[in-house]
Amino acid sequence: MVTACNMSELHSSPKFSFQDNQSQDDSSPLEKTFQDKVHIEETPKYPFERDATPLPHEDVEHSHEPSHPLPRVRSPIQVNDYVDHKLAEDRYRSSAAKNFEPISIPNSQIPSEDEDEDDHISSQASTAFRSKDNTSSIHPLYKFDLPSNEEDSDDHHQESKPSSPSVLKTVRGFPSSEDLIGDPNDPYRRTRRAPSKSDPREIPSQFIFKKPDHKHHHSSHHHHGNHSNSSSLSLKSLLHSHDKHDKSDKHEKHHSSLDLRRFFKSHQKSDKKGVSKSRSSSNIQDDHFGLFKKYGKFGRILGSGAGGSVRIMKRSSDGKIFAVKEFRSRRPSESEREYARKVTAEFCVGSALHHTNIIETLDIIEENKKFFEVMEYAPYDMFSIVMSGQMTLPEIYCCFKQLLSGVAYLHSMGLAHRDLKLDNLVVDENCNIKIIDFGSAVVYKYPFEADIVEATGVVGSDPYLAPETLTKKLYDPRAVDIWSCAIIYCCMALRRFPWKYPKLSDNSFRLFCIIPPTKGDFSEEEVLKSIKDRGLVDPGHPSYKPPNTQQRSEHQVHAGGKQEVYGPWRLLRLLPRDTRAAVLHMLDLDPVRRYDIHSVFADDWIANISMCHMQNNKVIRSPTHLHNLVSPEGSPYPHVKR
Ligand SMILES: Nc1ncnc2c1ncn2[C@@H]1O[C@H](COP(=O)(O)OP(=O)(O)OP(=O)(O)O)[C@@H](O)[C@H]1O
Repeated sequence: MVTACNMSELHSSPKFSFQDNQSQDDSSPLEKTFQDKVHIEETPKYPFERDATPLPHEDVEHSHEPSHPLPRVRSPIQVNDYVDHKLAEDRYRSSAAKNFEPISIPNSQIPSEDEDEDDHISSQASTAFRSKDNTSSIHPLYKFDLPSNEEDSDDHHQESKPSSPSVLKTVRGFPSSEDLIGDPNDPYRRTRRAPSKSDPREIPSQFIFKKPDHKHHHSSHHHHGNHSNSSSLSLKSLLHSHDKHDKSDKHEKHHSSLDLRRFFKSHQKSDKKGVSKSRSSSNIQDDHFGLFKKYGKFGRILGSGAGGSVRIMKRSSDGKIFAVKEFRSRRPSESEREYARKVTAEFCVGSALHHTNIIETLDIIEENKKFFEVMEYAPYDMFSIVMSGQMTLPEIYCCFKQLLSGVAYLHSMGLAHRDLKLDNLVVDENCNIKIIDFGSAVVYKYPFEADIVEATGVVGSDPYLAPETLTKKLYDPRAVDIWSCAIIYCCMALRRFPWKYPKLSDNSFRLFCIIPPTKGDFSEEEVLKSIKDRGLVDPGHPSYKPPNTQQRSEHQVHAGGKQEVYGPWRLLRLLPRDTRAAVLHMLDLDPVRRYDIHSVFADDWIANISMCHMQNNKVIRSPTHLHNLVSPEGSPYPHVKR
């Protein structure tokens, strides 16, 4: 069966083509030598004054060297529709998150508040904590507690968020939100179109496709860039399946990526013991002659998760290496069409994206009722690099900005990833960070449309989850990506997760949420109640009750008699001072107030990061740092510094 995706609609839209030169230069062939391609930028925009220093950072106050490993986070959480507390609790208990060591700041390392204000807080971040009597200087995070006309109701919160009213500066490299909105009077807008026909008899004959005949069709594939072939699955129909607002088409709604991921999750165990692991690679090659002929022999497994397993393939004709994802098998409960649709959704999204910081998705092949997605291979991975403990600050900043560049491109294309995490970032030989795994991606905006299509479902990985995914039936998936990026940054800088799970029942997260008692007029109980009532965070276990003052003092005694540090400062103080303002705004509990990608790029710290990038097919390396390239365990690629 040929499963081709009609990408022409997306590609032909000038408003959806990314304007950055980088996007054209993403070839980075592995066979080229590094020296041929590398060009060191002569005049850095923002040279660092000091030599790069390994973690722990010199300019991080009271740096807390972690003693526990940062575990990989594999399976995205998928909960149907709205949050089911019991399921979420079970999920939490059984998740890998219980092995994490969230950041816990010893009381002995807590600076006094005067010390905080005088010495440590960056100018922007400090305004969040200095307010005592003046409400205008209270950080937005806490403003909801005040009687205010700006108060949003939950209903309002769930309405479509206007696209980026907070664009602060024109951000070089991607179109502004205004560019993406399109003409509100466009007669072809999704909202103005007639609902699609649900009765099969009303469908014009040219749109009726024959059922695939698998008996006579053992091997087929789809080439990237050749989208005009017979199309049993168009991107249009795929995107339509993500449209939760189209109530007229329940069938389409059923085939969302949410289902895909939830399905993966519930079968993860059997997948792990599945075909690719239990059989020798020679058997697999016998079964997949077409794939083998085109992309060479299977090599070692690079990783496996809920969606399937990823292997290396090496083509003998030119020695080129590919990463090939063998999607999980079809479930007995799924029809072949349903399965094909779910599996190819990831391919369709991936193959529509072309940017230095996004993995290039090259091909999809179906053989023996199995699907193989062929991707560019990136030999290093961010998780191993971070855990090597050798990243320098400029290197971390470069990686973070590259991640943000990929996210900016993705958002400019009307897509959101929803499962951004260290494990979904790989690195090529030219030190380009690449986002992988589009199995949870959703369309948040259609070409030429103004409306934002909100996402639904608890999708993501525990410590990277934005709190609203647990509390809101509908949420803006872009805001979720921004939150996850900030968590990734914290992981890179601290080699720890800030918390296991964004719920008030998680002590680290609860402490992050509450206002420092000495800095405002509100008790901890009031603050927690307010954020809970507004649906900004999940209270967690039903038996949880916010501690009263008495309980807090008991806790203090128990914790050594020292005062607890509350609020975002608890986390921010561990981070380099220049970075705190951006992190604070990216981790705003309120997704409406949270920085969007434009505001992130407008932040002084981010704007001034000297970043390695591609230009006219050449690697432009920042002079401020080298990259530690570490490949996952078992890889023949040695640890190199470039
Ligand atoms: N193009 C690639 N180059 C190198 N390694 C890759 C590539 N794609 C995937 N991998 C490796 O394979 C692992 C699994 O890939 P992927 O995340 O796509 O699978 P998944 O089944 O969707 O996982 P999850 O359950 O986390 O969503 C990754 O964590 C990464 O280590």
